[in-house]
Amino acid sequence: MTSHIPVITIDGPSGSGKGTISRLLADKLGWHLLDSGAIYRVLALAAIHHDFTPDNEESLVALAAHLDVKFVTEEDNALTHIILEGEDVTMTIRTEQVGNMASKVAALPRVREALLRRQRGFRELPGLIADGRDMGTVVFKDADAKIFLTASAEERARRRFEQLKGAGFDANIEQLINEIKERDDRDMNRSVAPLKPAEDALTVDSTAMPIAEVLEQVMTFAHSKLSQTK
Ligand SMILES: Nc1ncnc2c1ncn2[C@@H]1O[C@H](COP(=O)(O)OP(=O)(O)O)[C@@H](O)[C@H]1O
Ligand SMILES: Nc1ccn([C@H]2C[C@H](O)[C@@H](COP(=O)(O)OP(=O)(O)O)O2)c(=O)n1
Repeated sequence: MTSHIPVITIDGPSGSGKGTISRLLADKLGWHLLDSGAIYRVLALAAIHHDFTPDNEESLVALAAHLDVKFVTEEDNALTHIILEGEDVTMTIRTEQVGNMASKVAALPRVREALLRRQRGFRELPGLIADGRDMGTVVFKDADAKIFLTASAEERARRRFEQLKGAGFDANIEQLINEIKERDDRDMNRSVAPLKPAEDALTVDSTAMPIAEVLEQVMTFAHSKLSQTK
């Protein structure tokens, strides 16, 4: 008999708090974590290194299928290093340039298809927290609990601004608002796996909600869902 491997999905637009809540939840439950956006970002960075544009679909599909990426978590769980072809790209993939390219390559259906199995491979006991855009709608359609996090574009740009400054990157708030809206538009309107809440997702708007409260709501919902599937 194979045992059920539980999954909680956290989807939503850029800056809605998915990464933060996913990490806190994974720590609390002692579960694995999939940052699916990091895979799209690594692919985007590799594409930039190879001078591929989003029009080079064939090359991007081949790159996605053979992407040499490893996630290496430090012993104290403090940080997961992302290694592309032996190089530590943990910080390099976090720029808005890479995020925007990630959103463009992610709109290609065959690229998404090529990354499906790799993402599903993260589902291991005791459970998985999956962070992304289509975790609850496509990749883990059978997830035990699905969350959709959102917040206003202005608040999400403000958060990204603080985050980028804190990491030592240059940032401009007006430009960030425009980029966030452009990325939302592309992610929500693509033909395959568009960003949208799953029918059975709990939507949490965190525009004026502290992280602790978002976590509390998400935990309460997840616990009630998990107790139903036991
Ligand atoms: N509810 C919240 N209130 C205020 N700041 C938040 C909230 N949730 C997340 N943040 C902050 O916003 C930034 C972006 O959050 P992150 O989890 O990286 O978003 P995402 O993964 O959805 O892009 C981080 O600096 C994080 O600390
Ligand atoms: N499951 C996913 C995850 C990310 N993507 C694409 C679309 C996003 O704009 C980019 C970058 O995702 P990422 O989650 O790292 O971005 P943010 O941290 O939310 O700004 O990748 C996707 O299409 N599907």
